[in-house]
Amino acid sequence: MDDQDTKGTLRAELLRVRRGLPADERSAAARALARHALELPELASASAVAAYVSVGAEPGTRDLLDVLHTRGTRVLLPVLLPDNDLDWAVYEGPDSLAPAGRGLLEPDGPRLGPEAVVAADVVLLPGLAVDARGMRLGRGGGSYDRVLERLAKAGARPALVVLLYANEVVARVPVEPHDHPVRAVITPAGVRRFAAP
Ligand SMILES: Nc1nc2c(c(=O)[nH]1)N(C=O)[C@@H](CNc1ccc(C(=O)N[C@@H](CCC(=O)O)C(=O)O)cc1)CN2
Ligand SMILES: Nc1ncnc2c1ncn2[C@@H]1O[C@H](COP(=O)(O)OP(=O)(O)OP(=O)(O)O)[C@@H](O)[C@H]1O
Repeated sequence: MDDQDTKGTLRAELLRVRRGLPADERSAAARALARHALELPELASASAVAAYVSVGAEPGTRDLLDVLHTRGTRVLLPVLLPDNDLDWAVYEGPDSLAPAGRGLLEPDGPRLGPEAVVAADVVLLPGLAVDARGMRLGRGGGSYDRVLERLAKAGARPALVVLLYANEVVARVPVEPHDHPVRAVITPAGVRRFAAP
């Protein structure tokens, strides 16, 4: 099997486990995740944070988005483009989210363009797993691979933080040349930092 096949198999298994999580465990996990995230010094000092709106069985980000927004942090949310690249718009609170394609919720404000993400001090990334080196397995659309490449090209070095369930921190994920490591993972069990690359 090549790395793309191995990634696919691992994604399917992790998504299956996520879907099996009962609603009460999901909401308890979201609260714990927000609590640990808010302990991160990088988030406390950030002026702008690129985040995303969790949907379905994803580790919940809604509590965290609302705390950041309420305390005046500029929160950027992704808008999925037809080619799977991401545009961005500012989070203006729960009433400013609208259902979009693929079960997503997206901000209804002005689109700032794909380059807007380079202004973020922290980028919170979705994913399905991260390994002991900080290598992340994403959904497979390559959206965040493009974001990370864009940040690197712009010379931007925001704190990259992935939000997961505790079982999704694994020994090794398959890696391809375009993959970039993250600085930390937050799970309901706490924060784990990785060595700088
Ligand atoms: N909450 C959230 N927002 C995000 C992402 C994400 O992973 N999570 N993305 C990360 O890149 C981007 C959107 N990329 C996506 C790529 C694939 C699918 C997807 O496969 N959706 C399923 C249906 C949803 C489900 O039930 O899981 C599908 O279309 O079959 C969704 C979003 C930007 N916004
Ligand atoms: N910079 C890029 N520009 C365009 N496509 C890219 C880029 N980087 C990776 N891709 C493509 O995106 C696809 C998905 O890559 P991969 O399986 O690594 O996704 P992922 O990192 O798990 O998902 P995501 O980035 O959406 O979180 C691959 O076909 C890959 O070739």
